Amino acid sequence: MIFTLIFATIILYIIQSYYKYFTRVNPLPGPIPLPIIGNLKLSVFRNADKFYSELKRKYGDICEIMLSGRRVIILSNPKDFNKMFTMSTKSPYTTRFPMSGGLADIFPPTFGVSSNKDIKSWRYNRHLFVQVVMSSPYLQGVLNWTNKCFFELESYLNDLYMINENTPREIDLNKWIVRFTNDVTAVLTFGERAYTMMAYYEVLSKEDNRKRSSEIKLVSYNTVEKSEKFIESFKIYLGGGTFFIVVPRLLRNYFPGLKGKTQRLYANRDYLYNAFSELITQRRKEIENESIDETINRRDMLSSLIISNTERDTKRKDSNSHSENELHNKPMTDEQIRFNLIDAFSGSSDTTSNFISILIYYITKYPEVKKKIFDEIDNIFNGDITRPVTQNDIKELKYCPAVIREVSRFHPILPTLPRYITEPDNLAGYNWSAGTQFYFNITGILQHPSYWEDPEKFIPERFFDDQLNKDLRNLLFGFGVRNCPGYKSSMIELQCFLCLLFRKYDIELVDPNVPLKTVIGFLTACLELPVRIKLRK
Ligand code: HEM
Repeated sequence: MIFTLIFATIILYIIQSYYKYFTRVNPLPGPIPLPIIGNLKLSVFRNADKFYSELKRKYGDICEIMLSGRRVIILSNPKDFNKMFTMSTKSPYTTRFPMSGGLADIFPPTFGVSSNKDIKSWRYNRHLFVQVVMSSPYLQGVLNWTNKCFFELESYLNDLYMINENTPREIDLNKWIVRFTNDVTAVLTFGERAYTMMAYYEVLSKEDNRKRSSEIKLVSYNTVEKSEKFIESFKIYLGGGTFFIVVPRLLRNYFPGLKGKTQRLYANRDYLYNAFSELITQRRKEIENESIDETINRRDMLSSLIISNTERDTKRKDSNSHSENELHNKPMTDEQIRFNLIDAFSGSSDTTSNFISILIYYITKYPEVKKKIFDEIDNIFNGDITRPVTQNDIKELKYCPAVIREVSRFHPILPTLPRYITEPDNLAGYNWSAGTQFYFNITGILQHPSYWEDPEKFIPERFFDDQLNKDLRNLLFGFGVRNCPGYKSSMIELQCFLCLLFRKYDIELVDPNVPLKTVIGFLTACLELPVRIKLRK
């Protein structure tokens, strides 16, 4: 009886979905969705950039797919770009996702920055977030920690792979880069070190039965294990976001296997929230017990958010200003801080690590590009491979930032940018009701011949052109009011990393003819980066 009932419910669900599909307003071309999973299979098991380029090639500038029971309009025409990505908060395109259903349970829709759909609350959070990540102490912290963590990475690489030997060793550099960015991001966000590079070094040196070099100082096992557990839990939490978006509620809550995964994700979320609460409470106490001078030296995001808009905040505005700023003048609650920290860590760690791997892939794939990078860096450092990289060094770079921009054009880290309308609008010649979900296929712009000369060629110098549209120059970081607030700190980290790496090491791809292995998510994730690494002569 129960099986008949379940069977009948599924059949009814399928009939209702197809009825909705075939009677939809503004029907557009696109792959026919499968029952329950829609076009999930197509979009998840292919590489995102290829998937969206193929959609454009097959169905044109506007088409549709079905994800998690929700219709998604895919736009690839640069003509629609300006309307979607304005700097006005009054535009209907200021939200990314509806943030409803299971997704709202895992990423609350009115907290933090990136998933916040309440514009008033988003403005408050974004205002304080930007104030921190654009501040000089924070940006100096980015530089200091990129240097420090790189020197630590260097000691592991030298010890494990004996890079000073003549025969270069093959390594999967991606594994180290992921850990490097975890460690940098953790200390910048929480003001506490994570030791994921160290933990990995320990695993590899044990596997190798290697006697650890006496120069490498390890912290206690408990500290390393605690930080590993925290970062791992964070990754599971973020990975859960994609699961909650793409797997329909019916499957998530009732399908054997998926139901267990859903429950494990909730348990992990609760563990993580608890860890945050402890961290925030403890830091508040530390700050309360120190002098204002000591507080000023704190550069991390957690401390800065606790201090923002309190009497310890040296940038605090006059609280008598007009009503919009009254909200902006309020200190953050623990819960608000927690979601801003989640945004800072999730916004920085995976984007940066995947982008660095993609960047190294293209630099090493094109020897003439690598040679120009060597030349630019050698001109600045004059053979000094030990001193920390400074702000002045970064200001002198011209070719390195152009390479960063060209790689982001050539192999976008986010192939689509989602926007969701909260009020009816006319776009691409159709009237859309409130609640329509759009994905802007940015590969459509990045390879469009009316924007770029020879778009299929890798030419970093194209970014030397001062006349180039400002949006296109910063395309790595998205567009409009919801663009990336971390662009300045990321550009510092990326350029500093390039200097540190290429002033000292020469890197070659194990097989330059093998394409980079990546996988779809909302982000292009690099799976491995097999390289040979040796000291430069
Ligand atoms: C290479 C590194 C990075 C890349 C490629 C990157 C890229 C992006 C992109 C494409 C967006 C979406 C923009 C849009 O929808 O138009 C975004 C949003 C965001 N990023 Fe980044 N990002 C990076 C680093 C960072 C860092 C270091 C932080 C924080 C310190 C950060 C925090 C955020 C936040 C909070 C948002 C949401 C903004 C909002 O909704 O208002 N990102 N990022």
